[in-house]
Amino acid sequence: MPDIEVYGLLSAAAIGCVLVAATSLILRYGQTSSTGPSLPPTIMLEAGLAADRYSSSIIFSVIRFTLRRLHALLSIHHEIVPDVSHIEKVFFKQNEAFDIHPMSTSMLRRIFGCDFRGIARDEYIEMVDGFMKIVARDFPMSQPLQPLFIGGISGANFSENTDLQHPWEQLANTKVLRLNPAYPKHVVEADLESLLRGLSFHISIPLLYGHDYIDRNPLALWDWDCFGGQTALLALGVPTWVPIPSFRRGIAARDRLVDSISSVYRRTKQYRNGEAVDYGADMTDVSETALDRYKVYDRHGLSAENIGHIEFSLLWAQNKNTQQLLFWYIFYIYSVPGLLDSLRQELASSGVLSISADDPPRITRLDIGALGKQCPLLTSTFLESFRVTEESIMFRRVTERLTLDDGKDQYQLRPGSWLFVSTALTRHDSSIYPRPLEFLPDRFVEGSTASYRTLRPWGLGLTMCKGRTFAEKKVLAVAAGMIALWDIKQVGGEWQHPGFRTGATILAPASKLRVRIKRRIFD
Ligand code: HEM
Repeated sequence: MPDIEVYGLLSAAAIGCVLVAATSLILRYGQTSSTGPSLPPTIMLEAGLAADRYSSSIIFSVIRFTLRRLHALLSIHHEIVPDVSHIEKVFFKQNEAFDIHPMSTSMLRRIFGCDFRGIARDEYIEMVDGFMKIVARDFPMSQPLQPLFIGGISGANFSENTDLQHPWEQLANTKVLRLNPAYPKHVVEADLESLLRGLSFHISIPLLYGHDYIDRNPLALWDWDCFGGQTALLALGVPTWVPIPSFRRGIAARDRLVDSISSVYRRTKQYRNGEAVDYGADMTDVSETALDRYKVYDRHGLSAENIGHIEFSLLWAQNKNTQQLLFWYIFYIYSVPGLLDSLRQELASSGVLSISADDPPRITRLDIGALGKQCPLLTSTFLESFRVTEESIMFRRVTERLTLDDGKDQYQLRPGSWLFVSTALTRHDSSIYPRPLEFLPDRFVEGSTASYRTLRPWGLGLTMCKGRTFAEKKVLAVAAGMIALWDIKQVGGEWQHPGFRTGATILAPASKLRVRIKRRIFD
């Protein structure tokens, strides 16, 4: 007899199917969107289940089968292509065969709450093209990354008084352990994932909006967390009024975040126009990237509220995957035997980083640009962390009759059908990655560099990730700083893999990982 957990899972799956089916019907027959067609949520669910490593389980196979039938019934045509490598060039060369906007407009509407009131489709497309260029062009290159990265990594307070801790130390439930009276604040215990998530948030948000945002919104990190747990339900189109308490709390957190981001826009405008700024806030360090994006919104006459929603979605794209990847990167660096020592040697011999002789020691110089070029093992470990944790699915709406050949099968696509490509399905293919289930830090090393080879974690074609340079630099830089300054061990001794939880581009850890962090002491 099936146990209670299986009943629970089945009923949750049944409720989920009914909800998404209802939403799908509404989306298919009831929507009059100004920004074009929306991605049916049931397609996303089917795509997620097909790409998921549990897809062979009976329950998920039944759900997948049911969804396939539902799609046939609703005449929603779609294809799932499991191997990116053969069709990659189609994405680059035949971009006109795909409409790239339904995915982003659907997510903006469902997850980030943008209602697009007053925005026509052509105007929306022109605006998106405008700000995507800015995200890709300016953000990685022209920001003062150095001081923030260095300050963030070196700047742990590790105070016993939690009121004096940084928000990211508080979020991680950081506790000082007085193990050595000579070095009272040198060892702490913390939840590794929360610590890195919070640190990452507190490094990149001021880069974009300046320090006033973080000072004025000290609870933003908690709202970020609270909202983050609800994105899967929102992506599936579950209406925001559904009375699930955690869901409602997530929506309220989203509203506060959107409101705080709209307010930064208002204050920045006041400052730029020479008007009195609300609360007398200092808006002098808002980034060029944000200012350029504001110009695009202004040109299209967007309301401060809609700007808040769109900016929030960009902030999410900027942070969510980076935070998750950073966690896995650090986990593997510290848990794979011998890797930390090899990386310390590589960093020392490359000369990309200098540390002061103070107590506590600080990073005084970090050549972020050189990390990717001069530290092949560091970069290869980064790519291997990507390989084992990345599960992106790319959705496209087909606009022309198209035949795709992935080397094994041919797919006939007609206009109006949906295509989704999963990069996750090849990463365990032993013909591409020998010993695929093992974490091999030097897998991507090629001579004195490291290369992505067939790995495509940033997507394909026109909608390829616009923040990839920034994300790579940021993750490498934070990791290099941690390697240089901290020793980390899992509480209880041996490192245990926390397991994977699916449902995002970068898999989340399935359980918390409590670690003991010790400042390195240099003689
Ligand atoms: C580890 C970190 C990251 C990962 C794994 C990641 C991955 C991706 C993927 C797979 C896509 C979709 C590509 C497609 O549909 O073809 C994407 C799109 C995007 N990403 Fe990232 N991303 C990361 C970090 C960032 C950062 C830091 C930013 C901003 C600074 C950013 C901004 C964007 C934007 C704006 C898009 C939409 C592009 C478009 O629609 O034209 N991402 N990202």
